Amino acid sequence: MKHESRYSVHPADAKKYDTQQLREQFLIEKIFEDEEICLTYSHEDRYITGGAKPVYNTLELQPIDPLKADYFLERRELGIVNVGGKGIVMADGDTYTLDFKEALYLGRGVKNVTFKSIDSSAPAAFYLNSTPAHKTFPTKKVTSEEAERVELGSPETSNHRIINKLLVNSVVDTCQLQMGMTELKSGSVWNTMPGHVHDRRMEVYFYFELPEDQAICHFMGQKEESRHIWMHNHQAVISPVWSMHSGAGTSSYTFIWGMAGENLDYDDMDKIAITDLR
Ligand SMILES: O=C(O)C(=O)C[C@H](O)C(=O)CO
Ligand SMILES: [Zn+2]
Repeated sequence: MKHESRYSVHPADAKKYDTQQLREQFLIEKIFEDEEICLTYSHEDRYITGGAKPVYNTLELQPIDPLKADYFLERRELGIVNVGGKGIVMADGDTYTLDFKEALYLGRGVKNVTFKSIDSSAPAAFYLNSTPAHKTFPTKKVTSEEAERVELGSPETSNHRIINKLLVNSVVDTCQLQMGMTELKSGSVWNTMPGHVHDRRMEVYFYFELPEDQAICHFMGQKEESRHIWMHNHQAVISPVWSMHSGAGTSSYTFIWGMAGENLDYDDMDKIAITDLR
């Protein structure tokens, strides 16, 4: 297992960052590596973002050193979304088969978690988000059909998209983790526009289904001090509570959002008028 840590950043510091500093603090360039579990521990709400990509081997989720725990989920909950070929997650002896875009919630206290692919020529790619948890909630698999779906935007404003709420409180009980997947309609390129912030929750975006020769310009920062980070397929970006989080792609794409913090109210957002952006 590989891991790295990121500290929290004050917006007054972030506004002075150059491109390289912005990328070092907020961008997670490598989520997936063959036969590895790669994790990034952010001190923004102690959110862990990462990926497990088993090809031939079975990978075991182990407690990384910053947790000082006997096992990974001793004080945490975990959300998993498979963005690769069909794969299997084993949780304390129970088997969960996850197809492309299917999600699994594992609650606090699950001791043994392993990941494997069913077909090494189309390996699974398990995207992982984890947050501290005060209570145990049952494990639950969530398919796209079980997600709460919301249609937003329009072709005229290039932001026509479907929000699939996967691990949210209307679908599964969690302590603080919320995850979902937003799919852009063909021809639309803007996500989360008009934008928003939520002072009560931080958020991480993970982009996928983006052609390898295309890119996303992800916008962050306070609304009067916006900055951009160019991103590629299978990369993630950390959004502190003070930061807008919105992107425009050079093609359509899909992304997974994950959040944690003070509440589980998806709609608790302070909306930003497009004309107020600077
Ligand atoms: O396209 C969108 O709009 C989103 O997907 C918004 C995210 O769900 C979000 O930022 C939730 O806070
Ligand atoms: Zn948000």
